Amino acid sequence: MTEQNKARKSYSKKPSKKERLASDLAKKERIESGGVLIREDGVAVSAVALAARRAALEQAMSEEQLQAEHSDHAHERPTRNKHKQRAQAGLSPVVTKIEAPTATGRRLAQCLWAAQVLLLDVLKFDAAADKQVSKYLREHKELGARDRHIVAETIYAVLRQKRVFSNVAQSGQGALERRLVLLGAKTCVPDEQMNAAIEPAEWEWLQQVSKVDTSAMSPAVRSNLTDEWFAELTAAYGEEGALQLAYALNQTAPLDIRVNTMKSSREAVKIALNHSGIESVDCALAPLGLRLAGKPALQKLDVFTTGSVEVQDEGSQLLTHLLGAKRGEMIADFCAGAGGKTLAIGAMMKNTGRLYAFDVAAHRLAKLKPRLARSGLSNVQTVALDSENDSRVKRLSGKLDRVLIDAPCSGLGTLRRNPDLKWRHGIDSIARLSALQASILNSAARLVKVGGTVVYATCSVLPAENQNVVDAFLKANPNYEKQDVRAALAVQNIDLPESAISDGYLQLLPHKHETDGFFAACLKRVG
Ligand SMILES: C[S@@+](CC[C@H](N)C(=O)[O-])C[C@H]1O[C@@H](n2cnc3c(N)ncnc32)[C@H](O)[C@@H]1O
Repeated sequence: MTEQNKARKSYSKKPSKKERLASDLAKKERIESGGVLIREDGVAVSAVALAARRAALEQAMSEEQLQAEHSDHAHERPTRNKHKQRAQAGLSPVVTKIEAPTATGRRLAQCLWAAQVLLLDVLKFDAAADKQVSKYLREHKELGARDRHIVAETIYAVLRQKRVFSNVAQSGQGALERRLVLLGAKTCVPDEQMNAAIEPAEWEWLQQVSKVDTSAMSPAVRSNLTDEWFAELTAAYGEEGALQLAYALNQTAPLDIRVNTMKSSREAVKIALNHSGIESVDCALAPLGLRLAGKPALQKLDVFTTGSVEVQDEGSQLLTHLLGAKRGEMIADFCAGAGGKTLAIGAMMKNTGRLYAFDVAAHRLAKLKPRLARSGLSNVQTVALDSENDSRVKRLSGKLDRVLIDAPCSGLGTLRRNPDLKWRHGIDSIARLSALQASILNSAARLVKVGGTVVYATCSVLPAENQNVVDAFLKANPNYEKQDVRAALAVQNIDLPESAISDGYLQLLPHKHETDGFFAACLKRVG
């Protein structure tokens, strides 16, 4: 092995136990000093906000408990202390089982109970909800496929609509979490099945609250966001725009895939999917995208195992087209994470040239490895950076043709997939994130040669993480010029609607474009 190859290998190796401990310690110190925690999936969460949210939740729960203890039905509730004791011991909370009144309802009653146990853990907001749901379902093999779907959908429905649900759930009796679960389950379980699985009084309550006129609630409550997030969206989009955006962000996301042109074509994949009983339609804007009907499991299909497709939201696919990668170029995907966009860029380069996948998280880059193996790409070099100012970045200064910066951000544009984010972060994280984003943009932009292209992107819908960061960069760096994203995409025969362009920047929004919320700026180095 050459020296160069040895060095390359060590950049991308899995972190040792010692490295992981050191990184955990650094993270802890960063959190304790009020910093931003970058979550497992790349989304940044403020530790301060997390602590505040947990305190607010505990207060809300204890107020609820107090109310219940003073009500006539106090004896029906499990005590808060019991929850606390079990939580301290690392055990799942005790939740009273409510038996189904009919034999047919027994199975669903079990699911509702499971959802209530899980919800109590999820609402602590000390871990990502998707991870908690997966862990719970992994540990409860007794739940069948449909049961798992109901449990997961119920939890997600509560996370999406928690504010309206909590408002509605002020009436009724018993544990608040049980009422939240009933409201969540009602969104994914047919009425007659619900009726068979819950107590008559609960059914009656559900019927009553279904008639509650939510339009009488304040816009912030209807948005199902915290007051501070709703105010932030209102400042950017106006109250009506913020409500429409929030409403769309509170829906479930469709399942999009990108066809890997190294292995197949969109038509061939469509036919193969059809043979497996999966319907798909072409994505409206992304030329290699297919939108699937429902949420079929893909992992075992040939098109997936052979690397012909990757799961990728249509908006995310458009960001990689914006970069306009070509054969033989030198390109960096600066915040590559698990490589969703790296794979798309590598295929656009037809597996030629050199594509650097940079990230500060070695464990995320490690997840790119099996995806690379499936994709058939061999032009990608993963590099785990110490920071955006790593000397290995500096050494490549002025040498690259293009750089994509998929910056760490609040992730507000992905609430359809990660609804817990809106409760887990607070507005205080934004100032720290903007500073990090500016620092990454400054460092990464230096990589391109004169005439080279930089695409700065986020999955945030907030100007503070988007146009404000880029505008400030352009002001301080007159040797970079903004390129209109419409022109950049038109070169690839992608005709963006007017609504997706704001001051030359790309702004994808779920209520307008049926994608996750994404922002992107295309910059050219001119001097
Ligand atoms: C939005 S995620 C990237 C998602 C990825 N591009 C994809 O398509 O799957 C942001 C990434 O930025 C990384 N990151 C955070 N701080 C960074 C820094 N200072 N330099 C480089 N990467 C950083 C995070 O580890 C995270 O993987």
